[in-house]
Amino acid sequence: MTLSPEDKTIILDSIRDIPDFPKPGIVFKDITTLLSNATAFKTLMDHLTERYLGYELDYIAGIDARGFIFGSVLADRLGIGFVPVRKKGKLPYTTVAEKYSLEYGFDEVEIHIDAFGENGCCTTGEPSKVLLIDDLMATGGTAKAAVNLIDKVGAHCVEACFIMELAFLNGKEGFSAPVYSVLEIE
Ligand SMILES: O=P(O)(O)OC[C@H]1O[C@H](OP(=O)(O)OP(=O)(O)O)[C@H](O)[C@@H]1O
Ligand SMILES: Nc1ncnc2[nH]cnc12
Repeated sequence: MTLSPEDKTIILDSIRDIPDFPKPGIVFKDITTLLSNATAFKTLMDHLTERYLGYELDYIAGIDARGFIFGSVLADRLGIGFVPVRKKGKLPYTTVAEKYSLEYGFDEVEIHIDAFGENGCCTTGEPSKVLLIDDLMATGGTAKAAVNLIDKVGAHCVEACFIMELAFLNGKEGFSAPVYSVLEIE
């Protein structure tokens, strides 16, 4: 369940820093180098699979765009469905939406109203248990908006999971769901 220091190092070392992207002063955490490193990607996904096997989740919700990658692999490994939390204007059916601000701008996310079952409930009639996943939490604005969407449609966000958290931005403050970050950057 806990990640060994060696495995943590493998994952951390596979992510590169790109200074001044997309704006001056931002140090961008580039996870493309994690994805192209088969050992690091497998180490990460093995860890997340082991952690979430016992949670009896109904769905994984992944945030546009990098949360789709980790979320869909994890959903497949856990044998459950994947729900995309998309940037505004991309989903074709009836949606609910939330506006938010992030480290370098403003945006809006949406989900389909029936993404987690009718009224957000699974076949037993209980609210669907959802794990929210994204690559990175900075200010937490995107993820908080996504948790609000999950609540709005009647489902339950059991935990929000990030590969990396920029802890110095205090994104966890005011978060209504438990947060798990594989790597915390101080
Ligand atoms: O905690 P926050 O301050 O809200 O920032 C975190 C969000 O920012 C990045 O996505 P981005 O909006 O850059 O979109 P992208 O994945 O499409 O590049 C990242 O993947 C998170 O979704
Ligand atoms: N510094 C950063 N690196 C990568 N993605 C981000 N999203 C918000 N801030 C980010």
